[in-house]
Amino acid sequence: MRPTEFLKSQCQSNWDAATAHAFTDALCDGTLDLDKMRGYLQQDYLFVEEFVRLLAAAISNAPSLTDAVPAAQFLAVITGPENTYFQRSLAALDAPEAEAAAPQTQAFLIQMRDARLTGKYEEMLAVLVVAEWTYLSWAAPQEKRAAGLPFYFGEWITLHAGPGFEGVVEYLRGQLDAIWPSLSDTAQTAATQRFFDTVQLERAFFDAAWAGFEVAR
Ligand SMILES: Cc1ncc(CN)c(N)n1
Repeated sequence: MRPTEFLKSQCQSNWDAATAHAFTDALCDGTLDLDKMRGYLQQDYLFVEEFVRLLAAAISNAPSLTDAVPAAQFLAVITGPENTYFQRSLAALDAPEAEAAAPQTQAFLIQMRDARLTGKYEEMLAVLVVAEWTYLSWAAPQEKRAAGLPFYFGEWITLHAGPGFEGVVEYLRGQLDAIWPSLSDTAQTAATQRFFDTVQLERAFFDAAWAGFEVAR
């Protein structure tokens, strides 16, 4: 079994909770309360800033140019179409950017910053794999529904589905799978903990979004 598949299997209940969530079900149905979407977008846009730093750190720690290029191309998607998605969606929903991070956002920001500051490629990858693979898991089965939805719902699905995004997740998993056998026990334990904690953070973020983040006006 691939190391990333094994890691997922060891936190299956949190994984399932994060990837079959009432929040994303309602988003894909087009029935999600717009204030819940406003709060989610405001908090997730705060998430993106630290995510960009983490991905940039992974690029700089990749073992070769060949290993770095797919992440660099993904960074261009995050800072291009995904960034403008947030700006266009917040404008369409008449919501400003948030200034304050909710506790669940703050916990995620700390996780990403800590993984980056370890300087350990495997710990960065553990966070990145979870962040992108969980999103692929809920979005891919819903891809066909996106076209019939307002863009702020539909584009959030298509940004996380389709061959391009599947390739991103396969690449990130492949990077972690490839280095896993060469890691010391200590390094594997630390990366495993990052993986498990990040799944928990994804679940908590959707739980908070479903309960409703406070909306900045
Ligand atoms: C919290 C969170 N996790 C993951 C993703 C997917 N990029 C996201 N936008 N936000």
